[in-house]
Amino acid sequence: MSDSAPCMWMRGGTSKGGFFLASDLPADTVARDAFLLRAFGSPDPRQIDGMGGADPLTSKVAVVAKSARDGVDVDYLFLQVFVDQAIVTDSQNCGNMLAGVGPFAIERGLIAAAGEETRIAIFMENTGQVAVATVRTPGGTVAYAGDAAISGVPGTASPIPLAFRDTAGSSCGALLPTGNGVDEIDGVTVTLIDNGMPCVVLLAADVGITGYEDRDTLDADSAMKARVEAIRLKAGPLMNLGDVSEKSVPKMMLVAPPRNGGAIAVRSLIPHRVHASIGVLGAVSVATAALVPGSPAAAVAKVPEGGTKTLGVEHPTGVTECVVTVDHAGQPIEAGMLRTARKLMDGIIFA
Ligand SMILES: O=C(O)/C=C(\CC(=O)C(=O)O)C(=O)O
Repeated sequence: MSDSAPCMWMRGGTSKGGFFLASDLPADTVARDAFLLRAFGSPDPRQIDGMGGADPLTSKVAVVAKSARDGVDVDYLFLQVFVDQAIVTDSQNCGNMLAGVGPFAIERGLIAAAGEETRIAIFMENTGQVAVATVRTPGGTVAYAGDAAISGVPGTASPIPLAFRDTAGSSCGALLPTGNGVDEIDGVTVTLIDNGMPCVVLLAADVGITGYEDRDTLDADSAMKARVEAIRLKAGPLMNLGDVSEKSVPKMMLVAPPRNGGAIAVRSLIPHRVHASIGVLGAVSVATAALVPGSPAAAVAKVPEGGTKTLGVEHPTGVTECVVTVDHAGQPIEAGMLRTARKLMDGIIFA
């Protein structure tokens, strides 16, 4: 087996990792995963012998190929490389790494730039939906510099709007996989929901926190984390995800009333570390939970009127706005979010 592969390192949204052409990785998934574990330096909390950033948010992989599907430009498979366990999983999608897929596909010549802006239809293999990314391409090349700011990333960059349709039930088969807006696990009221990312939404106060703590404080709270993990392990089978002990879903969303002008405040466990900000589809799913009558999220959220709602999700490093469009019955039909991305390095990665 080859011990090296072409790889581009990119920041996508608030995540960072390796972008590969599918044809540059071993086709056999066991060999592919072994290669990635060595290349990233896992398992090791410091990933000292590899390229991983010792954080789940910087230990990520995007595998990209030209698509054979009608109306789709490229296929994107997301892989989470666990930091301290020998696990590579495709059990979740990642809307942050997704922001880098369009630029990477243009850089690698999978699609041609088309004028000032190039619209790229991306099939998300993990969950089976299409997202549309719009990338600025003046003069036929990707523009990374720009004036768009996203919370959790210093400075500004070129805007990459992402649009999602049909994400309800992406991994769980239904928006509310138990058929209920509200369930109870271990005596805690929860909403089990999947609008692009399987999430368990509960009141932060119900597990003894305010929901306004910083990442480090919550990461040090092992009693709270153990309680939340017990709920997660029970939620997995109820959400049609099976045994989730070695999966990175469902994400745990601990919500509180907004206090910075947003719709809801969230601290998310993804699932064993606290997110520095919030995942893209995680934010869409928690914003959607705020629209479920009687749910813990609805109890604390400030939801605007109208069919197209801009919902600010407050997190440890700012506010991420997602736009959710609902139909006449209040069911979500479309979601959008602004991201940015940056090319950091292009070369050969060694395993
Ligand atoms: O929840 C995680 O593991 C982290 C993510 C996932 C994501 O982007 C999403 O929810 O779409 C991230 O911020 O990159």
